[in-house]
Amino acid sequence: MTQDTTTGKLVLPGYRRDDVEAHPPLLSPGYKSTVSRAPRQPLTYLPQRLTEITGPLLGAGRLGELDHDLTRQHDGEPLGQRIIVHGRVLDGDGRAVPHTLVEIWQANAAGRYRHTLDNWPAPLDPNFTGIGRALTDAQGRYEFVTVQPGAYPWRNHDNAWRPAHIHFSLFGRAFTQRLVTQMYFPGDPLFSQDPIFNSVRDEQARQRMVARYDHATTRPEWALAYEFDIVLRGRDATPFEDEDDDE
Ligand SMILES: O=C(O)c1ccc(O)c(O)c1
Repeated sequence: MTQDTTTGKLVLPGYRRDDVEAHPPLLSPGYKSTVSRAPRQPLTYLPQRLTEITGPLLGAGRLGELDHDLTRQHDGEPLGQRIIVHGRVLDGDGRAVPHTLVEIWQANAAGRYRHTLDNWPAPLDPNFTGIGRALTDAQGRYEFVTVQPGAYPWRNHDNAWRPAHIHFSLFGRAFTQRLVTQMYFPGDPLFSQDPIFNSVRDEQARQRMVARYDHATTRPEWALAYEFDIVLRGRDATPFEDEDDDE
């Protein structure tokens, strides 16, 4: 870290995570929206002082009973393959991160988001919003019930399709410690042509974004289960993308 001689601010030399292979660079030319979105100036370092790391957190009382169950948020059930997605949130030393907020958002089974900018011709599902949230328990565990999201086209390049995925946002000890990632499903044939998945350059790090099919948790005659642990820091960190409001 160096000090900018004009402003006196501390700045990071270059992009925040270019030197960490596990995380995607903010500028990945094959992933077109990063070309206009990536910062052109060195980033300013924001020290985590009292103001940044204290303040209100979303405690258990603020979560609705069905926030974690995306199949029971409407009068009827959504169409699609019902799935359980569960795992643990861990810090860099493998310790559980308890009572932290995990949020997800995803397309419906047909691959469409309930979002004004998503108007590709796939049906919306009146029984599916695609948003969920949960707090980790004392052992850092979270669980969602949802439906398997569909793949969708996104015009990034010729015949571009996003592999099925679920977006995750996590908070650490404060709202300023937000981390965003995507969870993928094992064996997806669309990985090789997806510049978002491949913006994570390290093969092992890419695999840490792929959930594991979990037969032991799969509930007979009810739902398939996938396990997805999220590691916040360190050698086994789950790749994190830039925080923005993308879909
Ligand atoms: O940043 C984007 O442009 C973008 C587009 C489609 C997605 O599914 C996504 O996660 C991001």
